[in-house]
Amino acid sequence: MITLEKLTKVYGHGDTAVTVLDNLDFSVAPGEIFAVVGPSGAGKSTLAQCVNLLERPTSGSVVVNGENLSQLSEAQLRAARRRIGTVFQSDGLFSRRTAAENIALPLGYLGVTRRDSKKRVAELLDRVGLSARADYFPHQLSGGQRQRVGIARALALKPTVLLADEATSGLDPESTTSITSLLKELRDDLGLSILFITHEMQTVLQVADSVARLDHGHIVESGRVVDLLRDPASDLGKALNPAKPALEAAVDETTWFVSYTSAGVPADWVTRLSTELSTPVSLLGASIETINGAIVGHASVGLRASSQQAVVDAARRLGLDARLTPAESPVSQAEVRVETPAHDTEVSIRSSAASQPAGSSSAATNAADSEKEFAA
Ligand SMILES: Nc1ncnc2c1ncn2[C@@H]1O[C@H](COP(=O)(O)OP(=O)(O)OP(=O)(O)O)[C@@H](O)[C@H]1O
Repeated sequence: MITLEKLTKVYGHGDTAVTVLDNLDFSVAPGEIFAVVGPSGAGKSTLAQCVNLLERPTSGSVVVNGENLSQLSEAQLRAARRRIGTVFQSDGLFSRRTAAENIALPLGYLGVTRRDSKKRVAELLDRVGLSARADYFPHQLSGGQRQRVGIARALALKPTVLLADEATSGLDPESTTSITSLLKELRDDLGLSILFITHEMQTVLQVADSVARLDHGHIVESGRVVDLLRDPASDLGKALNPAKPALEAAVDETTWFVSYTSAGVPADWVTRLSTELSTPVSLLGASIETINGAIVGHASVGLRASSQQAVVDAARRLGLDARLTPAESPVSQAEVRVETPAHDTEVSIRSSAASQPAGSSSAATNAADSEKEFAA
């Protein structure tokens, strides 16, 4: 469990003082992946440095399993740092050491016997699926494999908290998925609290249970990913799963934006809405996905007639939020008309935008020097 309590970081003094983190409060529970997203300059790196204790907070606390790390002496800090595993953007591996030797490093610093170290390294290599690559040097491994070695090394001292600082940035989508899958396995198997700092929204969607958006040092929005995706008023929800372009409604139709707000939305909600309102419903675009085992989605539909309140009420009864939207630009004029089997009401489907699997963008920046980390 990791808890940040009113964490504040100010650089400089007096007139030149800059508050980079301002009273951050959040917790990452055991078995939870908590993402912090934010644009460049939001304070993500500073947050990571305060959490892994490379920077002292100006005020507030970082509490790991009930221990307030912000109040420790330098010597105690060095020991406490080992209780937080850290994975950086760059794998930070030593090029002249094999995968196994890189993983063994933190054990060596702690004076673990050669025999115990060998056993633990073998376990860790197995854990990250790289037993067959134990003797490979970093340049003989793919980017995703190198990052796996970095994760194994971060786990060497059996931390309960893992800090992943831009751990998938710069990786291709396939490697990103392999790393996010591994992190989810570690969350589930070891009950780790994982703080996942990133600027990649798609990766948050892949990996996180909860997310907070950091902007200018403030947390401007946070919550469970599923709840945010189901909240049509959530900016973070919209940023995580932006609406796909939809078709234009017919001239006599009004375009409505419909969001799933509950897990109980019936699969045939378009037909049901049409029946309830006694009017055809045109499906103009839709994105329905399973995220962390929960169904979330939104759609654009075209409707004729009916009072606005009647549409809102009928949608709500189906577990949906319906609100009027500005017209979307037309994508295609192709139109397929289908008869709904259960009802006489006709449903016109002009388009159904397929949901996209979560992918990844990439960006590269330099990461911290891990030798400095372990040697500290
Ligand atoms: N040592 C420092 N002294 C003064 N200001 C600093 C220092 N380190 C960072 N800052 C400032 O703090 C703000 C946040 O920087 P930080 O690197 O934490 O942002 P970030 O979200 O990680 O950005 P990026 O995604 O571009 O790496 C920036 O305005 C930066 O100029």
